[in-house]
Amino acid sequence: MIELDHLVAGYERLAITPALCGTLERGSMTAIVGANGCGKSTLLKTLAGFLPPVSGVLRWQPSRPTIGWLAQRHALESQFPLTVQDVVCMGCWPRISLFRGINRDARKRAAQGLERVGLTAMARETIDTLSGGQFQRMLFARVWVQNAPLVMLDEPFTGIDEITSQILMEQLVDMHREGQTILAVLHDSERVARYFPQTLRLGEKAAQWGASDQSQRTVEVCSA
Ligand SMILES: Nc1ncnc2c1ncn2[C@@H]1O[C@H](COP(=O)(O)OP(=O)(O)OP(=O)(O)O)[C@@H](O)[C@H]1O
Repeated sequence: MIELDHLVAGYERLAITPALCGTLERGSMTAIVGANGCGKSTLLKTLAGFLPPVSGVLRWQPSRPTIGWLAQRHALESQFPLTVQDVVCMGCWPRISLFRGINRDARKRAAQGLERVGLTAMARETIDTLSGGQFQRMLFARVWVQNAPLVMLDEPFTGIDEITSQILMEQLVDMHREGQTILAVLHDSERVARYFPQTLRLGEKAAQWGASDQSQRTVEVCSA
């Protein structure tokens, strides 16, 4: 799906990650891990196209698909006067007619998304009334509704209690099972080992990218 050819992520000319080579396969489920500040979010934003690479090349095979994006929570304005249902329906936007607005199918899919994350009862609440965990459930429902071929998530479980994290993790596993490619920045090594078949471990000078299963050797990728 994406081929990285000596890709260096960073800001303008400032390199943050080492040079990365490898392929993110269609249908894979990969965790990006590494120490604070090593460049995980920077790499994710570069792969999503929000930042240009400092050097190297990013190739899409065959072409860049729609990306479902779940940013770190603080990146979203929770005071905006929207209901939970409105936000989840936004996942349908590419399929919604500009003139007819949100149709019955979109509402039905949004209702299914809310049900999957246990938020049906809050559909008509405004988003400023949600707790952190409920807010994250709503964002997951929106990503599920969108049904994009590639889903990128930046620390989706940070600040979220264990029960909610587990509910949301199961949604991700389902999305992967249904064929979506998943790429997530995570800190919880137990969750990575249990649910993510592939890991991209970023270090300062090099990176490892391969099977998360410790019994299989991870693959060293280019470091220069
Ligand atoms: N807009 C920016 N301009 C320049 N440098 C930045 C910018 N944003 C982040 N950085 C720097 O890039 C480095 C990597 O940041 P990044 O957020 O990608 O790390 P991370 O691995 O995701 O960290 P964490 O685990 O703490 O979330 C940090 O040193 C950070 O200060």
